[in-house]
Amino acid sequence: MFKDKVLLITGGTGSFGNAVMERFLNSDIKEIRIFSRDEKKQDDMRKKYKDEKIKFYLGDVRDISSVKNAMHGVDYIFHAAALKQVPSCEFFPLDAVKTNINGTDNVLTAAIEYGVEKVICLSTDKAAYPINAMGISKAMMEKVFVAKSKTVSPERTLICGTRYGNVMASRGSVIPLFIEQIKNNQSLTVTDPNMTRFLMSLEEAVELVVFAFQNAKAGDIMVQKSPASTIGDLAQAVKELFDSEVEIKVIGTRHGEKRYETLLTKEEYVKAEDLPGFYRVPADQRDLNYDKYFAEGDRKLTTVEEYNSNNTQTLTIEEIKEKLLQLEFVRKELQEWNEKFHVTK
Ligand SMILES: O=c1ccn([C@@H]2O[C@H](COP(=O)(O)OP(=O)(O)O[C@H]3O[C@H](CO)[C@@H](O)[C@H](O)[C@H]3O)[C@@H](O)[C@H]2O)c(=O)[nH]1
Repeated sequence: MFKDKVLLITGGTGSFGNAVMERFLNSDIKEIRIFSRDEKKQDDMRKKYKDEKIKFYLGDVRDISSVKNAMHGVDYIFHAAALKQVPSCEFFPLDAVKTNINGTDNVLTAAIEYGVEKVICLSTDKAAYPINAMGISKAMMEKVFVAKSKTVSPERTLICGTRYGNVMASRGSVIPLFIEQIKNNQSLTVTDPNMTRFLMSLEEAVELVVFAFQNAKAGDIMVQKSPASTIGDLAQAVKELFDSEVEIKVIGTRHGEKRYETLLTKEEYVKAEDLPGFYRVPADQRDLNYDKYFAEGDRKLTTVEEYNSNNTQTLTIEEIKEKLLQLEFVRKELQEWNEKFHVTK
């Protein structure tokens, strides 16, 4: 699929970029080009992989000349560069505009100019019915790439996107926090036990981007069907895995948070194509024949409100534990925990 091709990953030093490395580095891909702002992270990555196939480009998506500098000879782009912290975007919304919206436009403008074949833009569930600055900027990013996809022939540059939910155990997220709290014998701080979140692994996020790469048409947003859990059950599952007696303390929701996340709005759900494991949200094309979605599509689609973390498959505590154990991070932490503190077990 990527034989002799050059893949550019913007924001490539993040967890997504690293997961793409694991997946493609040993394939017949010609080059993986990492574009990012942080020279330290690039250096860490250079040392970690020590691979001639990886090339590093310093730059910022806000600065189109730096983007163009990395664009020569590129066949495909995974556009992952973003400001994604909800609180920081809340305090600096214009920075979210500059990176997430204008930055995306810069990447797409350069991609079109350089004749890049495909660009996949990564979005988040927080962009559906957004309430915080991060989600709002990502929703605008989606509008930008959908509109931009119509300005160029898909035979020249095909632009599409993906939307996915919380990445389990990503840096600064709740799973590593709960584990840290258990290690320090502190109570698990649960905001609202009934709050729900989709649970996706990083590998699944990469899988979704690859699926979009293979199947998306211009302007499509691809969504992966994912299970969800309540935060109360998630905390309980982590507790049970680590065989811990710490208390669960309810602390109340944080600034800018939703009780559940939406992967498909009601309006998108009605027109989405239901594929095995995925949904395809087609761009709003005036000449699109919507009839077929109503006549041949699943009737349920028209009755369901939206696709969100409250009405998707809810995992039981046992199922959450199974999913947690699939994560290398959790397995490592658990092993260390058992070795250090539970030697007798
Ligand atoms: O001490 C805590 C912290 C969080 N939560 C809850 O755990 C869930 C997940 O929280 P977290 O892991 O922080 O994820 P989100 O707030 O949903 O969003 C995170 O995940 C997004 C997508 O990966 C990133 O874009 C955001 O920056 C990042 O905050 C939420 O329901 C929180 O209310 C708790 O119960 N206790």
